[in-house]
Amino acid sequence: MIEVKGLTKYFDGEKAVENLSLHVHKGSIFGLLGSNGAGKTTLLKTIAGIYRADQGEITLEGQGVYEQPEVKNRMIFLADQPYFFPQTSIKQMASFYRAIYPHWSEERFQQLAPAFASIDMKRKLHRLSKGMQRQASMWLALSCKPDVLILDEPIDGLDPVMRRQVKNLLFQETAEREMTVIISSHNLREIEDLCDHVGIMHKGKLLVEKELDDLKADTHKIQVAFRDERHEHAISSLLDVVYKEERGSVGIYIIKGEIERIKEVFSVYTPYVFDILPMTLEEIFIYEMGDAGYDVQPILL
Ligand SMILES: Nc1ncnc2c1ncn2[C@@H]1O[C@H](COP(=O)(O)OP(=O)(O)OP(=O)(O)O)[C@@H](O)[C@H]1O
Repeated sequence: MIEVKGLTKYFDGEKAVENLSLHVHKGSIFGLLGSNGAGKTTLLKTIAGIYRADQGEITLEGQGVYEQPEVKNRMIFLADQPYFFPQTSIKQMASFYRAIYPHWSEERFQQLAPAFASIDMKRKLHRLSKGMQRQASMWLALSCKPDVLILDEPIDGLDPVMRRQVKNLLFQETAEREMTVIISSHNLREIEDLCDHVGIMHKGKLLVEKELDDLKADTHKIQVAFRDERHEHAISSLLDVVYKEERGSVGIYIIKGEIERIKEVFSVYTPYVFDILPMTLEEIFIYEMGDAGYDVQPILL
């Protein structure tokens, strides 16, 4: 539904995003991860039609985004720092959104009021706390009934109850009316909880784009011990071992590939300990970044 093809975006002659292609399915929640300065905000703003691509194209259901205001109006971009007009309350901002966004739903705005009950409707938004301002921007965004909601680190400043609330609202909107969400965050637990697809960026490039389940199925953490240490060399030559650490007589391996193949190779050497340990998205992220040349110190979580 959203197709990014060969996108390159420069700032001052430097590439912030380089020849990046990406596909986001309708109704999906796509998590964008990456190192600082990887180009996530630049990519999100270009998808939203705020920046113009220097090369490549971005389409929403086949229609170019940047050139067409009616396509842009189907998307809402929430920045990490919410912006409101000076001296406005949420009620006044709602009037502004109503005038601008054709799909604004007064009914949805009223329905969502209990979820954002802590926001005083008459209070000036700039006097609210950072987290409350984020709540206000989420309330306004969801009331626009966007087809695509693009969120640049929006949840990170919310308290745990509100985070759960907002996540539930996102699940509801994607399930009931197939809203598509693209969300960037450094909080990998949130991404793991929320997203069905993930992309990992580093230095302007997309290293990985996969279904979260496939990404998890492709990397494994194995705890193993052999009576004969020489077997370890054989293992490393037969499997794609991306990391290995000794803990006493036990070795911890991070290995990419199919789990059945991994089991088969290990079983030949009859280890007396062989456990497959659960791997978090945070660990997968760290090892993917290491693979891409990011200076990752050995970290097993
Ligand atoms: N408006 C701008 N003018 C000049 N350079 C920019 C601008 N916006 C981003 N950049 C540069 O583009 C690169 C990518 O920045 P971007 O903000 O997209 O990264 P990011 O992945 O969102 O980073 P972070 O995780 O730190 O927020 C960086 O080198 C940054 O300095």
